[in-house]
Amino acid sequence: MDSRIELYERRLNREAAARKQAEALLEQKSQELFERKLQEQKLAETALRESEQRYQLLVELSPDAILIAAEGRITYANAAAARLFGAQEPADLLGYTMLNLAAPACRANVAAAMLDLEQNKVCPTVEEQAFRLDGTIMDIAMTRIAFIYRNKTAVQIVARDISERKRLEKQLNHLATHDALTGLPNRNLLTDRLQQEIAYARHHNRQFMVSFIDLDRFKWINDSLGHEAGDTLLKTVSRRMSGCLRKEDAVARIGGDEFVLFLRHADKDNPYEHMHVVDRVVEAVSTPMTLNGHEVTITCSLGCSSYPDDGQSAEALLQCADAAMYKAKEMGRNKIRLFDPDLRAQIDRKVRLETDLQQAIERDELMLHYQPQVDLQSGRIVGLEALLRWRHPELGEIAPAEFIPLAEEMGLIMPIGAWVIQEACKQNKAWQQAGFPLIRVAVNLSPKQLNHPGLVDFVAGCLSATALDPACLELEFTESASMDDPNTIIPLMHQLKKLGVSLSIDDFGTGYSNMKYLKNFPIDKLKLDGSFVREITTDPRSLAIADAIIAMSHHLGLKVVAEMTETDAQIMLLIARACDQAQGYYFSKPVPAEQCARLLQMGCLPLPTSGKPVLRTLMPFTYAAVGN
Ligand SMILES: Nc1nc2c(ncn2[C@@H]2O[C@@H]3COP(=O)(O)O[C@H]4[C@@H](O)[C@H](n5cnc6c(=O)[nH]c(N)nc65)O[C@@H]4COP(=O)(O)O[C@H]3[C@H]2O)c(=O)[nH]1
Repeated sequence: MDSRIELYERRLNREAAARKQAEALLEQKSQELFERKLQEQKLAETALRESEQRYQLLVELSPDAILIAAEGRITYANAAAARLFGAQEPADLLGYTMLNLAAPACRANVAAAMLDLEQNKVCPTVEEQAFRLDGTIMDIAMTRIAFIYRNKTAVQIVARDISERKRLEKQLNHLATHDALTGLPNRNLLTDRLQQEIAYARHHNRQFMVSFIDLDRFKWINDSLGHEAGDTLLKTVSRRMSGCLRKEDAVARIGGDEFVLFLRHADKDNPYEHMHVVDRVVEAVSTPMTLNGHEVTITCSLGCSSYPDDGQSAEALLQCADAAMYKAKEMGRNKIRLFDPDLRAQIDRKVRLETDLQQAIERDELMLHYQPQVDLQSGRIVGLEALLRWRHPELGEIAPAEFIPLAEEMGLIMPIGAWVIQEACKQNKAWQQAGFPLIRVAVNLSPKQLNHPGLVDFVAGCLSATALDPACLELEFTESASMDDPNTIIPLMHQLKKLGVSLSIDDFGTGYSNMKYLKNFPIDKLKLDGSFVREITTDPRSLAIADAIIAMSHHLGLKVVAEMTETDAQIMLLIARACDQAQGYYFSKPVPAEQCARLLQMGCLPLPTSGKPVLRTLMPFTYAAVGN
């Protein structure tokens, strides 16, 4: 029994010892765990503190302004925010609302932006204007994010000064929309405004007028007084025009000497309201001004179109006003012309011709007519002028005076001009091969062709392809194109001359020739303009000019061809004044190649045989006649 008790006690003791041991172990383990947890917590706290310090430093040192607003008022601002708003220190900004700082024009936007916030979502950057504390305005870019701070919604704002970028943007925008010389709106801005105005006028059933203005003879003033004087003139004219406008009107410069007025119709009961403004502008422009010590008076030609009657788009209105302006010029400059239905028909025709001209060469619709040039001593045909014709399949024959300017505008004069040179060389060679004596065929060069770098090579190519003697080709330069840019034209003429071709100046007497250049042109002939020839027997002044041109040409060793001779009297007078050659309906109209061959077969055309030359006594004939 004792031994069983003993055994039991011993077992109890063993179990108690084991329990104690287990408890001690547990105690030790939980102590360790506790210490590890404590350690971890301390580490986490340190990490958090360090991270907060880092973020605080980042916020403090951020180059962007950072502000926190709670319940609408700024409760935190960093140093950059103080700099941005011109505060001494960040604390100076505390208590302001974002609306206090927003510029008046942006307040509504800023108010909306501060409401339109979603928790923890960064809102897209907006660009607004804000006040600095000194009251000046700046442009800022601003990003916002809403978050909960002490159980309330707060907004964090990051802002940056973008005033310089905005200034540059404005400057670039101004450059893109304004003319650098006069500061007036340019064509881009004008088109924009016209489009806006059309939308407004359509909606409110209003009218307005567009006036296209071109300064008369600006080019001549620019060339003779110099470009600086030309610039001063343009600036003066721009100022004067602007000064005549009402606040609802505008003026734009859309080209060298081209301006457009945009005139609102403010008074519905007064249909002539615009015209008073237009009259004021015309009068202001033509007030004399002093340029380089010279008193200069410039006039202008105006064409006007009205919305909605003449056009419903900016382009159509400008086109109509432009067409009316051209008519005003034709009427003799310094005139105002309103657009009318006749002009509409002309515009429609122009658009049609522009479209069809593109295919005229391919469709073989172009052809050359030839007009003889006759020696006034012998009556012999000494040359031919090739004149372009366009046989339109539906509209019939179109005059070169109508389609050549179109070809120039559209950049088609190069292929067309090339075709003319090629065709004239081919035809001339064909006549020679058919047994006709050598003859020179003259071809007109458009001013645009003269600027093309490939012209000399092209002419050389045509001569060699057709094996035509270069002496049988003459190239006619217009007087104005030759005088426009003599420094380019003189070397070009020399290059062409080197090929062996002959050169002449067309329409001489109309293009304000500068004698200094004329003597340096390596030319062979001057063509006396038809406007003098037409009046040579009736107007002593035209005869005086013709006499002077003939005399000067002979002194320079040049031949003179009188253009557009139509009557016996003209021919006789020209013979008496020692003019070398004549061309005109008197001898023959320009005719197709087959008909021209019959003239060439004749060799000579009859000269007048009787009657005294009129006006012979007005200016004694002094120069000996020269051969052809
Ligand atoms: N009233 C009257 N007119 C006469 C008389 N004799 C000739 N004419 C016309 O006067 C113009 C003379 O040509 P232009 O001065 O070179 O003036 C030409 C020239 O500047 C241009 N042109 C013609 N063909 C060409 C060409 O192939 N290329 C270029 N670039 N221009 C050309 O077109 C202008 C007009 O040519 P066209 O209509 O053929 O008109 C021609 C001719 O038909 C006359 O006695 N009385």
